[in-house]
Amino acid sequence: MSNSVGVVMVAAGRGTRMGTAESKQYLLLKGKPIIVHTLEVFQQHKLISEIVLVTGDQDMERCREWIDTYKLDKVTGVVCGGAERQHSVYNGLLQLNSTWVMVHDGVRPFVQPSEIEACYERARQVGASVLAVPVKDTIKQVDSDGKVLSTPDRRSLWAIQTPQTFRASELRLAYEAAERDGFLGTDDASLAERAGIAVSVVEGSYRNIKITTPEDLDFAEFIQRNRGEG
Ligand SMILES: Nc1ccn([C@@H]2O[C@H](COP(=O)(O)OP(=O)(O)OP(=O)(O)O)[C@@H](O)[C@H]2O)c(=O)n1
Ligand SMILES: C[C@](O)(CO)[C@H](O)COP(=O)(O)O
Repeated sequence: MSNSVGVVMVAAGRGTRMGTAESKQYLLLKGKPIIVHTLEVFQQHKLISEIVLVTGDQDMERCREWIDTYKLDKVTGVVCGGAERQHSVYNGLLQLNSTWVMVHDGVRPFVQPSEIEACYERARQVGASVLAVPVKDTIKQVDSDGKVLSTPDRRSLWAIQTPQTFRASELRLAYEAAERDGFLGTDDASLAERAGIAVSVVEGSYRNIKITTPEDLDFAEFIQRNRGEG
């Protein structure tokens, strides 16, 4: 059985928390759109044979131009996203031909090649994996009036990142079950978990940020400057 690895890269969000006129995935970092930085990490990785990029209807044209300009020849398809991240991932999954899929946020440009490899190796061993970091703060569960309900033991809490790696056929079924049941999750693993797929975390880095709010852009510029690439 082939062990080809493909990527569904989702970049069809509106970036409302960023609050910029331009969607955050197209803002420039060192003169290049953030989405291009993220695509390049996977383009250059020897494990990856295929990338499906999911983007907004109105952004497909410029994405195709960047794919040409930056010679991102592992991108085999550019497809239109949906209203929620979950819908965008599913549209990408339908276009993917690989045995394994890594779902990755287009706004996480700082994932390291070694993390991609570790995530894949763990998925091969246990069935599915997600990159994650232990939470650094104390987390409290709070009700809608601000009253603290509980303080879960931090040792069992992880902040979940991407990539998230699965057998593509299994993830497709998990997505279809979620759609049937009206379940909307904030990551791919939550859909896999409810379908009975065992998922393990792989410890990643606090630098693999999801560029979400304006202060993340400052940190992104800092990380970029300090990577030895100028
Ligand atoms: N309908 C959606 C929503 C999100 N995403 C993508 O999923 C990733 C993670 O989403 P998030 O950072 O939450 O992005 P946005 O939805 O754009 O942000 P916001 O919630 O602030 O609007 C991003 O690469 C985003 O483009 C997507 O492809 N389709
Ligand atoms: C999968 C994910 O990166 C988990 O952190 C996800 O994209 C989260 O998106 P959210 O909109 O911040 O929940």
